[in-house]
Amino acid sequence: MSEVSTARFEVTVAESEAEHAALGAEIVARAIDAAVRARGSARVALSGGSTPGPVYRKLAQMALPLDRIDWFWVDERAGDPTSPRSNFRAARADLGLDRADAAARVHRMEAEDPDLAAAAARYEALLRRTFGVASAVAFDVMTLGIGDDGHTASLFPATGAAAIDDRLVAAIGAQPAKGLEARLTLTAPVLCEARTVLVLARGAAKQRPIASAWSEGPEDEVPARVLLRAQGRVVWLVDRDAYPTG
Ligand SMILES: O=C(O)[C@H](O)[C@@H](O)[C@H](O)[C@H](O)COP(=O)(O)O
Repeated sequence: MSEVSTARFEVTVAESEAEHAALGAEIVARAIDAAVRARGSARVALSGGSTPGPVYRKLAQMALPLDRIDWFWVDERAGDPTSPRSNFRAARADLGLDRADAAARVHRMEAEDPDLAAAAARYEALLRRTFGVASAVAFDVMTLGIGDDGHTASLFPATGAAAIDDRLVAAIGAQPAKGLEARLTLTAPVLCEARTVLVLARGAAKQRPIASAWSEGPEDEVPARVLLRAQGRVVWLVDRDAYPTG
């Protein structure tokens, strides 16, 4: 493992998938522990996709204070929570939160609602109730990924989604040309408010989008650039193949 830091984010390079999972789980667990010590509880926002799975499965093996953690989702694909495409289903299983004995407080996005805007509004209301109406919605730790097209969460390029700043949760229309179903997503203000953001990426296909995300430019072109203005700690946990060498 090797690490570099810039003024705005840290980069940790894992040498293997196992090390990537272990380091990712360690960062999340430490953020949870710090939150529980400081505020008595931890609020975690989870991304979907394929990369976080090993990190979540590693976390499931750790002694977490489950009765002090509220689990939320960064985004969700439109459809039933039992669908194989569901971020809720995947993360809940990988984290072992579906076990009856897991005193888990999970708060899924209701993306099965045909009225996604209404579902977005309900999730936003839940966030405001949880964090307090007058307070910022500052997750203690948030996992994100980055798409080959530079999206993060469900803020996709050339959709204007990265610029949404009047809501905490947005409904994103389907993009049939990209084979993307409609989605619910936290918006950039929430991503940028988190105390710790852990961006998980592995594989050579991520090199170019990561290099773009680390450079100034239009956020609508590379929505992961919103993290350049994040308020909290941002850690990019990548493997050697994903690390931009150019
Ligand atoms: O719902 C989703 O798919 C995720 O929230 C999405 O933003 C993901 O993080 C990226 O697409 C990267 O996905 P991979 O980890 O599979 O590369």
